[in-house]
Amino acid sequence: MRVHFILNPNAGNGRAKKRWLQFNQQLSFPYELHETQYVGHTFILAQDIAKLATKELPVCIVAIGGDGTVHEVLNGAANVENVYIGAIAAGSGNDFARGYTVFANVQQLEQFVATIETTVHDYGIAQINGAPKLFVNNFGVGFDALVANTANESQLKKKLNKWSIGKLSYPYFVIYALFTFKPFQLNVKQNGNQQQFQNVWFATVSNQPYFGGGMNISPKSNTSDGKLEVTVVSNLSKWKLLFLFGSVFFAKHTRLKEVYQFETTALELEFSDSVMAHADGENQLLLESNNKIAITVIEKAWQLAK
Ligand SMILES: Nc1ncnc2c1ncn2[C@@H]1O[C@H](COP(=O)(O)OP(=O)(O)OP(=O)(O)O)[C@@H](O)[C@H]1O
Repeated sequence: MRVHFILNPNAGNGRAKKRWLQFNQQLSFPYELHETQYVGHTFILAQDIAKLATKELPVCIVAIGGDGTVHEVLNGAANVENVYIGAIAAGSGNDFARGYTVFANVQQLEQFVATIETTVHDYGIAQINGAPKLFVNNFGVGFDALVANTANESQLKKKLNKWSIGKLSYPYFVIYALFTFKPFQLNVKQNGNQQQFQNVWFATVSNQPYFGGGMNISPKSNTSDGKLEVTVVSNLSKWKLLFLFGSVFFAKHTRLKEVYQFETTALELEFSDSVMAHADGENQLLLESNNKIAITVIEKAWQLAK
């Protein structure tokens, strides 16, 4: 097996590079290091590395970064045989590390190289404007995508990031979105049934429990059960939404009548208005009104190096 590390030096406000320096001083096996240069580079690197994998010489790609880095590695390499994917968590949110096993230290990595023990997991695919987007954590539309998008594009967050306190700007973006976001109408089709939701704040399709940097939005999600769990939050006031964001860290939001959850293997989402969407907290994009998104789960489709 060949081990390839993909390091996103930007992840975690530079934390990824520091973590890599701690790891690489102690590694005893041969490896290749690829450092990303720009947004989307991880995807291209992962695609190219995966092409090297053969039955005789499998490839392990270890993402060093946050959820965005893992998301790009998965999109580039998850479908390829003889590829194992692992991660060293070094982002700012790190939800992947909450839902999956990641390498916490050099010893765990050395042990994996010696034993090549893997576990198999599902991923979801969202067909967006005809293009497939894989997600390992979750796919979401609405309020949370708008907050993430506003934060990512903000100069304030970039300035605060220089002192590693970019996260402190989030309450500001949440309050801003609270007063600018317009709840929308959502149609959900699954198993031949159609349900209509009015005044939707957000809808999340989860493969694992956590989103938004540690919020336990979908406690029943399991990455190897061949199912996706859907959470629709609708018909609640701005203040109750804030309360929900407080309670979701402790998974108490599931008791609220405004939170509707179900599990499925495939579904279609249709919106009355244009909405922001994200996959694993990345690729924030504006979906036009009446856009339909088909989402399916692909069961036990990729191997996690652990
Ligand atoms: N060299 C680079 N320069 C700028 N951006 C990069 C570079 N390499 C990767 N990126 C982008 O950085 C973004 C953020 O990466 P990532 O999500 O891993 O870190 P994070 O945002 O700190 O962590 P988290 O998502 O867990 O909060 C990704 O969208 C990725 O495409």
